[in-house]
Amino acid sequence: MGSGLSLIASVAILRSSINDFVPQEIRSCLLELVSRFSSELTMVIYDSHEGSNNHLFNALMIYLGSNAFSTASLPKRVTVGKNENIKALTFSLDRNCKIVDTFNGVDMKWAYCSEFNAALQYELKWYELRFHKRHANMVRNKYLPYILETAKKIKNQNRVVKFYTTRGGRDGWSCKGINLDHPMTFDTLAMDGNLKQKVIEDLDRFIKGKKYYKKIGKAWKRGYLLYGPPGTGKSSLIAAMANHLNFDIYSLNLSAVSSDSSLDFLLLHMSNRSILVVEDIDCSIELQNREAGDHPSDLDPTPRRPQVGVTLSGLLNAIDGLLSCCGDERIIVFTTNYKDRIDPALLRAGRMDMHINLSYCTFSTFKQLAANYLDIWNHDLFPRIEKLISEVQVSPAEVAGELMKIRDPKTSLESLSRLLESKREAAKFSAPPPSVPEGLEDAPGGSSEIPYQRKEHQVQSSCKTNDLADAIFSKQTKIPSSATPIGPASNGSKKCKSNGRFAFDLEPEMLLEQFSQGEKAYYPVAIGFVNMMYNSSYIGQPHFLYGLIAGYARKYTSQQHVSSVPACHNSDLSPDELFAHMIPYEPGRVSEGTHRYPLDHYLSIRSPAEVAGELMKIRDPKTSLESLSRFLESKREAAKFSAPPSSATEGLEDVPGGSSESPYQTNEHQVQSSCKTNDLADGIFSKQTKIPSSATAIGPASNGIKKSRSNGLKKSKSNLSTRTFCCGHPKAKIRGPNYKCYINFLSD
Ligand SMILES: Nc1ncnc2c1ncn2[C@@H]1O[C@H](COP(=O)(O)OP(=O)(O)OP(=O)(O)O)[C@@H](O)[C@H]1O
Repeated sequence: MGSGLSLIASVAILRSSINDFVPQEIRSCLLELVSRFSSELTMVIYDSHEGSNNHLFNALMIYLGSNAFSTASLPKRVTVGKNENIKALTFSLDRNCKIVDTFNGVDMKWAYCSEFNAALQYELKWYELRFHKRHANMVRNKYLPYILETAKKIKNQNRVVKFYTTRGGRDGWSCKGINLDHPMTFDTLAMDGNLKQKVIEDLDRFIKGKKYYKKIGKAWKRGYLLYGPPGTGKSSLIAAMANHLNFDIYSLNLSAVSSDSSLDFLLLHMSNRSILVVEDIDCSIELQNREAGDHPSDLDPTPRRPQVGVTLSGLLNAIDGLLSCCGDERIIVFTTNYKDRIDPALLRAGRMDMHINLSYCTFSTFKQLAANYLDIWNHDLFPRIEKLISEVQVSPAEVAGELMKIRDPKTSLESLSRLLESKREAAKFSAPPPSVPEGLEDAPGGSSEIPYQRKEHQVQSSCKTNDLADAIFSKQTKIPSSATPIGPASNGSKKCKSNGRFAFDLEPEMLLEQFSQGEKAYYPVAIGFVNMMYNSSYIGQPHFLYGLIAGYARKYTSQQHVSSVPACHNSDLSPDELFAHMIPYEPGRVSEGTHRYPLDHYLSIRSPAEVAGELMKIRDPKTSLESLSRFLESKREAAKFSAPPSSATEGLEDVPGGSSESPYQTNEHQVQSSCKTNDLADGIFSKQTKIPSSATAIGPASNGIKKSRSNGLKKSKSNLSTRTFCCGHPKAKIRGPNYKCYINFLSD
């Protein structure tokens, strides 16, 4: 023992003497000489590389530290610690310690070294790896990438999830973020059926998708829309997602963001591996229509509010524009209680890739909550609760609230039964609409996004609605077999002439088909719906019905480039009168009204984003292509009735004479670009029973185009027995007092 110690001591002294007395150059030569005859290769990984932090060095600290106790040869010394951003204790090799890691059956000999450089006053640190030369390629191509990958995983598993909010009154995130200690996980989250599993699989696929996203040239991000009534677990699902992925949460209050550029700034300053959450997107901000908001009319007497805060186009660009590529592994979550209030442009694949409907409690959800809260999986009271739950709408939050009150299962379940019974009694008078089952949808390009529930909500929430529903149904010569009275209005408002509510259980496409079969019987229904929604400004965007009407109008009038945005407070227009006011339509360019949303959603056959969305759903080429075919077929069917404008071939054009620069010039350009525009203008004016005396030609198009039958833009100033028309570019529109029917002449 004594001789052993003295041997070590002698070696140490010899080594330090060599270091002291043999110059560095000679030491290097000696080492090189030795290595020439050695079969081993040594790799050195310094803490910095080419002037910046060496990621491989940092990864080694994590990787070798985590392996410290699992290798056959335990290192002599390890350092251990924990800081506030890490969940568990972390270990790393101490200086001059060695460890052997076996990879693919090959021994990798590691040593951690350090040396204090007195001149630089800096401690140089490095890892040395020795292995047989014949494994050089394997080390380079497999082992080192494996270390990077594994270290990243370990780091991500250990990091504490942070929660950031926008700083009150200032643009920027709360500097430090607070630790998110939300206990909700996918184990404790009650969700129906296999929905939970699907969400988890989708998240896991996303996390593993780095190469895939790179290959397809898409930013590595994914959008989820969580929608459903209050208390159904939207926020809980976000917490479960964050805990599952170990992603930070950035909670964005859009109304606190002063401008689009501030929004850009915020997104640029988010970390990777994070979830951007915009809760209650429908009510957090009034996102202006891209077109309507951008082109205020000179002639429009209505004062416009100055544009403050974030615009819709600003938000669209931020989440799906070039900026969205500045960061990896980003998830964007919007939540809403009313999906129909969100502009369809925000919902399309590429922005919100998955739409997750969280709905009222089912028996299955209840059982998960009972297991969580009361540790019971069965009970005599379960059959009674199952029956009651199937009859009433109760949110998981309400059930959870009951189950938390008393820990004794029997008393707790009895209390819950009483709550459900009282709900059932109340429902007898209010007859709430049936709930939509929970589910997950890929964001399609089509109308299947529009939930049935939405129509019911619309009808339910307005008293005017019911008046109109009555009016509509009484006017009809033939009531569609699919129109169903679904009970009295829950608000029991006295103002309603009828307390009956109506909903169509037809899918929008079917409804469109009915309209387009020329069944005028359906026409008042359609108009009525438009009116309903127009009158009930708070209800939501009637974009899809405008789409339907436009589709029908196209069919009816054989106009390929027609779109209608009629909104008539008096629904006594005949179809002919109405269709006389149909307008040529440029997708995405709807210019007037509170609820004008781009109709391109309905009009385009297939955008690259839609096709990409379909192809991304399933990675198996056959299944994916089949899914795309079905999607395109459904679009083709829909297009038969809506006759979307043929898409222009992709190409490159010179900017014509600067005309696109100013809005007025744009208008001329539009007139120039379509002969139909002027023909139609003529047509509409000639069809009018009475031409407004004050209808003024405001001058020929400056380009003097010959092809058009008329080359003038016309506008009407007077109201025509309470009607007003507006024509031309949004800059040339006039509004009348009682009657709102806008005609726009835009290019096709
Ligand atoms: N699916 C669920 N599983 C477990 N607990 C739930 C679930 N849904 C709701 N809860 C309970 O109800 C509380 C409120 O739910 P949560 O805030 O997630 O609902 P929400 O849908 O986001 O509501 P809101 O639309 O009002 O914001 C949660 O803290 C949780 O305790």
